[in-house]
Amino acid sequence: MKLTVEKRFNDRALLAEQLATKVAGQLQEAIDARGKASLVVSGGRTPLAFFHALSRQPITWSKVLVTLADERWVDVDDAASNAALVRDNLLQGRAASARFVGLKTPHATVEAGLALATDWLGALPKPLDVVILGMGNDGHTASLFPDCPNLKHGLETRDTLIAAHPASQPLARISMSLATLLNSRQIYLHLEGKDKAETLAKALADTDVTAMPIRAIVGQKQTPVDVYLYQEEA
Ligand SMILES: O=C1O[C@H](COP(=O)(O)O)[C@@H](O)[C@H](O)[C@H]1O
Repeated sequence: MKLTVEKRFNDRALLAEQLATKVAGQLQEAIDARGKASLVVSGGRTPLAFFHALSRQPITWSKVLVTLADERWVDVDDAASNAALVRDNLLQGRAASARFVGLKTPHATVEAGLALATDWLGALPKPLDVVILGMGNDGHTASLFPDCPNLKHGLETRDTLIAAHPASQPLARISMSLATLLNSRQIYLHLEGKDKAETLAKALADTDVTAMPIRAIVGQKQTPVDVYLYQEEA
């Protein structure tokens, strides 16, 4: 198991600052060593304070390529767009000079857009330098949902991206495959709340990845995974 660090916080702002400092240090190291850095972030409510803290970090942002672990198949100005979330909360201040590579193409369907989005991701240095993942209480991560009809494909393919149509979700999604997420130097799993802490404990207690796809991240040996968990004191 590569779950290397589990850091628990009862202060959301402190978690955001510490995670931002760690990630910024790794991005700058990558820039110093290889001239550019790649950062993969997730959507949802959890990363907001972290995005704000990261955007204030004094690194060479013009050398950072930022992309998404997953995206809903909506226009970039839609309230459900992860690109909009990142644009409005991360690519601000110092981080405004980072280059953003989105996953939503102009195509009508995810399937039709996969090839172009995959081409776009070709611009990112690999292995990816830093990947920040969230998790749902159903055990999904990125858009690898337990109720995706093609989940097995997402877990096994060498393709960069997959189309995801989770039965539980109203919108089609595009997601990095497991192979893409694991082709990285460092993964952070960023979680908030008692429910997520319980879901993580359940994930760590068994190995069936189709029941809880997050197990394919926390149970693997290829890439280090550090968990940052914020939970209010009882
Ligand atoms: O649907 C999604 O949810 C997870 C977690 O979201 P949160 O609101 O509980 O933080 C997120 O990591 C993923 O990117 C997103 O597609």
